[in-house]
Amino acid sequence: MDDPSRHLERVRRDAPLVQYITNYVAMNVAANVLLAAGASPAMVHAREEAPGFAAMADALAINIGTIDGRTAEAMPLAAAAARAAGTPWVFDPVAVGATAFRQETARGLLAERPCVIRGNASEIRALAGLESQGRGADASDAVAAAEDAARALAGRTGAVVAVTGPVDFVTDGERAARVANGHPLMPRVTALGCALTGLVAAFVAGGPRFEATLAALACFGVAGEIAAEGARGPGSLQVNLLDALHAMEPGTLDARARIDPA
Ligand SMILES: Nc1ncnc2c1ncn2[C@@H]1O[C@H](COP(=O)(O)OP(=O)(O)O)[C@@H](O)[C@H]1O
Ligand SMILES: Cc1ncsc1CCOP(=O)(O)O
Ligand SMILES: [Mg+2]
Repeated sequence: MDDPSRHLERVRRDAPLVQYITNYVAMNVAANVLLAAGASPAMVHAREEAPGFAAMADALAINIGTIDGRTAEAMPLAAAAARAAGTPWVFDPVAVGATAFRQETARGLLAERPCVIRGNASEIRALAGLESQGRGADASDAVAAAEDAARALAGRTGAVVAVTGPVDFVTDGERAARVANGHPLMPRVTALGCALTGLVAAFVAGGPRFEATLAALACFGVAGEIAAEGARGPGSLQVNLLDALHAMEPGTLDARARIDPA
């Protein structure tokens, strides 16, 4: 694994344009996380323009957190346009196990070959067709219980699959690694997982997807740790996280990143 800072520095140098079709909860925090990391966010989701935008963006992320009839139509069109144009795209299957509508939408999106899938353990289990304890957007399964599902999903879809939680697990179907960064306050702030999905898109815009995904997870986790040092609770953690990402020194990231082969 190369140094994660190389990927962060590439994002800062290139300021990739990241189109993010995301949920209403995550729009603001995800855009701010992308800006703090040096990327350029664009929350463009209308059916009339999302596919055209995806063809010219540097990366696309799609998140089904608050899908409705219109966005469920726009998402596969944008994913197909990204695929045709060679724009890497990242999928966040929020609460995919909850309803048939989410499962059907996810099935259509997987057919458009995401380059990375990022979700929590319950979502990755559900997406792989396994029973999951998750009822909504939060995980109720352990990351370890989703590792086989992640490997199977990566093999079936060709995507890099990232399962996040206390220790993240990432696989491309052949290689696998764990990222042991982050802080227990992070899941107490809504939409940080969604924001991380956008960050993964920024990192894979110009880099090899397995390594870039690991670097994005480590960078976000280290920022979460630094943020927690001065936080009084979830509210100040969210504010501190943006500041920590913005101020992240390459040497600090490389020294604190805990990425190990699995
Ligand atoms: N208990 C935990 N300890 C440390 N980091 C965590 C913990 N739970 C989640 N994280 C981190 O929080 C971020 C969001 O992940 P997660 O909460 O799994 O996503 P989601 O919000 O989609 O469920 C990731 O960087 C992950 O590593
Ligand atoms: C609470 C909620 N409801 C629909 S989407 C959403 C946000 C989920 O964010 P995350 O997956 O990052 O916890
Ligand atoms: Mg999530």
